[in-house]
Amino acid sequence: MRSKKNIEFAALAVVLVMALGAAVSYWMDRSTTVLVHELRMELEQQQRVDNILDALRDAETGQRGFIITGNEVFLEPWQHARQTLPAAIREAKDKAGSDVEQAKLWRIARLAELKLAELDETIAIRRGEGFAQTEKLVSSMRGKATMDELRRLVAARQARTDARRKVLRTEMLAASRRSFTVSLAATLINICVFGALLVVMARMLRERRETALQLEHKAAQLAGAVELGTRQNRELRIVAEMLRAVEAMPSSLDTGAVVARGFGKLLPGAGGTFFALDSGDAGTLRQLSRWGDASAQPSEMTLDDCWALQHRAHYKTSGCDGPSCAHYRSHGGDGKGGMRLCVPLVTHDELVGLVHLEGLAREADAREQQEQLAVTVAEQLALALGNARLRESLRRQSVLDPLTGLFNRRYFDETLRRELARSRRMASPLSLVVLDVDHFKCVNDGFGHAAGDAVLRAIAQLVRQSIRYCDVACRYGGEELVILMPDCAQPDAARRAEALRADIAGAPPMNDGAGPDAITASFGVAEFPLHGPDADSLFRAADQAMYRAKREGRNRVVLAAQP
Ligand SMILES: Nc1nc2c(ncn2[C@@H]2O[C@H](COP(=O)(O)OP(=O)(O)OP(=O)(O)O)[C@@H](O)[C@H]2O)c(=O)[nH]1
Repeated sequence: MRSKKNIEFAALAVVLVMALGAAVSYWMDRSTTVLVHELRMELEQQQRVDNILDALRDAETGQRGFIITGNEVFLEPWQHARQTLPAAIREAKDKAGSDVEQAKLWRIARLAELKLAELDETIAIRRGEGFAQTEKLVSSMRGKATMDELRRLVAARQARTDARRKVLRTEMLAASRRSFTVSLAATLINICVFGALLVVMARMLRERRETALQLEHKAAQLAGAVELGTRQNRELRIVAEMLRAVEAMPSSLDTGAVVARGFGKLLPGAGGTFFALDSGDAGTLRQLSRWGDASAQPSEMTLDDCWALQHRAHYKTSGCDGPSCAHYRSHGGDGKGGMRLCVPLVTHDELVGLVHLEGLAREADAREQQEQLAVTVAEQLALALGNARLRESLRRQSVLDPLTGLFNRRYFDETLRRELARSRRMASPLSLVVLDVDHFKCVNDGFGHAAGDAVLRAIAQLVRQSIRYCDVACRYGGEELVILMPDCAQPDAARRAEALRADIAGAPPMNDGAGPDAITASFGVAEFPLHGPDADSLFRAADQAMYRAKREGRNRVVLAAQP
């Protein structure tokens, strides 16, 4: 704003200086023109006077020639003078400027007229009276006196004119010098004002350039912020989706694909491997997924295989610069994948897994961003995995019997109803085996409750080993166990119950020998819908068969009777 005012002021100053310069030049030129005009007039007037004198001289010379010779030819200059002089004298009088000049010219004109009259007279006498009379008149010196006076006046006038010319020339020179000085001053002032104008304009341009640069910088910052915001929103969305999917998984061990997809989207150029802590073994991590161009990794690893797992802190290494973790080194990691990063998944001081990333950006800033993102996401993922594991644990606790690890009675009741409905729908058989440990009271009484518990755990282990994947074994209560066998008819169920009975009876002394030498169990087997159309009747049939086995001597398998 200030610069704009300065420019306007400078432009106004330039216009004023130029107008002033033009006015001064015009005035000086005008005064010089007047001087030149005056000089020219002076010279012309002098020329007129000289011409009058010359004409009179010529006429006088012709008169002398005529007087001496009497030849009329000599009178030609006189005749010419008679014709031209009156007009020339008139003109000279008319052109006289000042009163003094006019008076002097009047005097010259008068003398010229007197001289002309004297010439006329002498010529007339010569013609009429001859040479002698004329000589008398000439000898009177009247004509000479007039001519001398005339010459003196013309010479004086010439001297005045010369002096005046000198003065005029001096004035013209002074005017020319003044004009030059004024022009020079105007030019210098214009140069200064133009210079100032240029400085102001240059400053203004610089300010505008700086403002434009600042605006550009701000625009770039804004664009960067928008881009950052967009990227962070996208990352947040991906992370939120991944965490939601992890939480929706029935087991933390099913989260491999979800984590691979999430990290693949978050770090597009990087490959990776995801390990989760084995739910059964706190010292082992299982590989659940691999994505991108990740190198082969072991399917299982221990805490000793990874620096990050041992120290519960992320560990970064590149190419061959630092010592690689054993899980990478031992599985063909060749160091070509650029920067690698092991991020342990830790929540509430509990290790739940590990994310191993490879092929991170080579450029330091981009890699730093990737690393921060990976660590932040790993914290969230660890929390989600921890929650999933907690949920699994709670779910397990709610359906599992803590002593034997078999399902509890509540789970059995739910499963029996579900399996009955499925059998009905599929028209497939469903067998139920009820198992009761024989003389268990004697074990407790004889060896103590701890021994009794150990016997129950050992029998549960034998049950787990003997059943199929789809069978469900539960502790129904006390020393009574039940096994639900989908798609299994009574004869098959009886055969498998018999095999289990034999395994229990033939098992070595339980509780490390601090228990009974041998243990047996009685079994009852019933089949749906053969021995009962619903859960209660089916269970009752199998239970009654088991009691019959007890009554018939224990350590045996008894089939439910046909209703
Ligand atoms: N150690 C231990 N004992 C249990 C547990 N649950 C029930 N018992 C005991 O198991 C015994 C069951 O005894 P009974 O019902 O008389 O049957 P039994 O001695 O096995 O005799 P039969 O069934 O007729 O062969 C009781 O003494 C209960 O206290 C348990 O979780 N641990």
